[in-house]
Amino acid sequence: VSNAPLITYNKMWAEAQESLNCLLQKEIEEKSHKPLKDRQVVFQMLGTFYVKYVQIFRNLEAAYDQIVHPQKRLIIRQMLDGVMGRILELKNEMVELELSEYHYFDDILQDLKLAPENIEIPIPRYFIKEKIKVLKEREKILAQIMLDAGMISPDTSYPLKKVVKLMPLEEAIRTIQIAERARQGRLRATFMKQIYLEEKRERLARLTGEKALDIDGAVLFIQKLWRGYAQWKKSLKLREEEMVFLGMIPPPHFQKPSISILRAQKVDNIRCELQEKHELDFQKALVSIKERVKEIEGPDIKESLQDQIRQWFIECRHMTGRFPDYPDEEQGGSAVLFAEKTPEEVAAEIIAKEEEELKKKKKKKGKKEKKEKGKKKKQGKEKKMLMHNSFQILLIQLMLDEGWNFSQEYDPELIKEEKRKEVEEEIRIQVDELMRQELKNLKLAVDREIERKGQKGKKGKVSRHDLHFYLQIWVLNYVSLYRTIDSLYQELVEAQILIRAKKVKLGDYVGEYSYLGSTLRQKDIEPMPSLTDVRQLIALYGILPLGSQAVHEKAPLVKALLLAGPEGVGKKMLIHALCTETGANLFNLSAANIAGKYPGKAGLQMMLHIVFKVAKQLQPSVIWIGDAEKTFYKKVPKAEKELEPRRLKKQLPKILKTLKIEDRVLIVGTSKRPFDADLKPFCRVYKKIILVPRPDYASRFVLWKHVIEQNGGVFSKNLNISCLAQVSDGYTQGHIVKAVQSVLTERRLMQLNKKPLTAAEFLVCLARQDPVYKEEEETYKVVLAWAKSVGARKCFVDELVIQLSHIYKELNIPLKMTKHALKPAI
Ligand SMILES: Nc1ncnc2c1ncn2[C@@H]1O[C@H](COP(=O)(O)OP(=O)(O)OP(=O)(O)O)[C@@H](O)[C@H]1O
Repeated sequence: VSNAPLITYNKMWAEAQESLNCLLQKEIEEKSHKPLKDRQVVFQMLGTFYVKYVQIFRNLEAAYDQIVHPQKRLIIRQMLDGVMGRILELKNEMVELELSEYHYFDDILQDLKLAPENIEIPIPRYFIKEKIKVLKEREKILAQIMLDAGMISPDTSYPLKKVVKLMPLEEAIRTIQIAERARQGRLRATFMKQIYLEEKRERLARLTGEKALDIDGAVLFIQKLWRGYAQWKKSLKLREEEMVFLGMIPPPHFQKPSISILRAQKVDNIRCELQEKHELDFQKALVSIKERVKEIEGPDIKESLQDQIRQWFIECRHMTGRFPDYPDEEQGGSAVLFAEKTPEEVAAEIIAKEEEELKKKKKKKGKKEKKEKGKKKKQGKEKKMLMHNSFQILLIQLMLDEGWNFSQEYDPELIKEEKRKEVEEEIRIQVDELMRQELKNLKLAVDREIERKGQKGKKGKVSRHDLHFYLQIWVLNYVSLYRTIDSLYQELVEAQILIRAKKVKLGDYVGEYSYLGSTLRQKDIEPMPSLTDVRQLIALYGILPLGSQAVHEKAPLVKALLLAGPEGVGKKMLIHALCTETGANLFNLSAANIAGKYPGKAGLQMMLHIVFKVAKQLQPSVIWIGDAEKTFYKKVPKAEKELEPRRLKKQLPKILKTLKIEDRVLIVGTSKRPFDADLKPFCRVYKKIILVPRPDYASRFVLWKHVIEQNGGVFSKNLNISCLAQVSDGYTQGHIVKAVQSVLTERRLMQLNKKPLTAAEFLVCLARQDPVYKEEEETYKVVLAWAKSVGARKCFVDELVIQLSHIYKELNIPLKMTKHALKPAI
């Protein structure tokens, strides 16, 4: 078990490291060339980098999950976070270039000889694995609170469905009587039918004068029947064997889980345990080795530091005639004196100084310079995501070379190296205290200098507006100061604002890849995104930043997402998957859910304060706003006035401002009718719009299979999935799920052996539901255009107005959409 990761996963890691180095080199080279002007070429370049980074990401993720050496894991983790960040940065660049959230790499995949699965974004398993205990504990608390509040039943821990209504005794007796009489009636009918058939046969025999069968004839008859049956069985078997031989159907052993897979799973589990054990040992060693270093090397370090600082006092007095001022704590104490700077840092300092001087001279040219600096900063940031220092690279080489460490435990020498620095730092702080006093005494004794305290930095002016804002925050903090997070958590669960996320993985959102994307785009046709594309965007914008603090802090920040699409395409499912994959808390701030709760303006503010306080402290968290368009209604329909759907309208932008880069909180809106919203404020809050389309043929094909299997159905040649997929064009996943569930009842499942499923059965239920009509789908194309323009912050007003007016005219929706009204939205 321990040898396998040493060889396989070390190799995987080494390969990933090598590809990463090559890729970084290439990126740097590309950037040093002349800027490319052809958009297509730039996209190809970015796309290729993206695909390659995803490959590396997949390898690193597998290595990180399986390697048991704790220090190696630390390094791989850094690389993993860096690669994730770089992927997000590249995606962002592509979005800005193509003015679209969706990108199609089919041609690149073809060039690189890769399959679509190879660019599926993996979800790092450490997101959940590393905090499984906390999550389980939280789940238990949540279940207990829900149980105490009577929201779930004690035996199943599932939500209580409808309250069971007591039936009066008479009615119950009547129901039983009806059922029993019906049963007796059915029995009697069968009996009567048998008598009738018997009589009929006798009557016919009498009429035709049928003779009694002779024995030979009877034997022959039975033989004929039996031989026919036996041959039919044989032919069936032969036919199946032939189909297996031709590769048309999988051989029977394919249905069972393979022994190798089972063994691999077992090894995986053992490795997980080993990982935990090594990690524990490593953590213990971190403490014990530090103590030992402190004990053994501490006095020496202290003495040498003191000597060095004294030396500095004396040298300064020699040179300037007076003792120096001791660097204060904020500057870093005596560490400033001994800081070793790399040539880059020195160069950066010089550049910074020069820039400062330049700035003073040319204050007028402010605007242009700011832009460029922004770009430089951005580039700097990009590189930061992946930069390793030389120490790290050395470590990587050391670890990859090692063959002696069979059990893959921690390396004490590396820990010592690290801890020595920490101990030095701690001792330096103590020494600083001592030396500061010593310097003071020296000055008093020698220079008789009087220390003056300097005034610290100017205080900025606080406007009335800010004052009001801070006062509000203070009041709210004051109120919630007396409440623990646990009690706030309980309050939110009881108010049904904090809800339990369903256990669905992102992989359960089945869908196929679209193989024609880039071909269509080259012909200037905007393809409808496929379900795989949606899955990828959810992973990139939601799961990766929510799962990893480092990625959230460094990659382009997304605070709010909008999932827009027709009814039943899986918007809610994606939100639950987001929570399951990252272990996030789920808050439901949909208009219908918060109606009547925490009434009034103050109540609303209090609710939001509590929600975001809990969300931030127990991060990661997802804030779900269902029917998001309702918050931004231009005019609230009469029927919905009581729900106060616009309650959050003013608060949302303010909340977004308070979300800091370190808060792993994501606001996700879902909307069936995004076009009902007032565009301007709507797009300002939801800067990322993901269109969730209805499934195409390929996706419907896998979906039917998946849903039938999930509901206990069995496939046979009578069930033509291809036909089902073809006929269900226009229907969404929700429709398909409903149709399957209504057919596969308990009773029908019991009959499966005798009566195999047929496609026609599902069609009856499907036909009773309304599909997504073409006109409705067209409106979602407008949403794609919004997503484009919002994403790129560019003006497409004319194009948008034409499309909108055209569609609204067709749908006969009386909406006034003037150019003037649209302009500020984009
Ligand atoms: N890609 C998919 N794979 C498997 N099941 C899916 C998929 N998409 C949706 N479903 C299933 O379809 C059903 C409807 O999905 P869901 O309720 O999430 O849709 P929705 O878009 O939120 O609907 P609405 O707009 O009505 O709120 C759910 O049972 C969900 O599990």
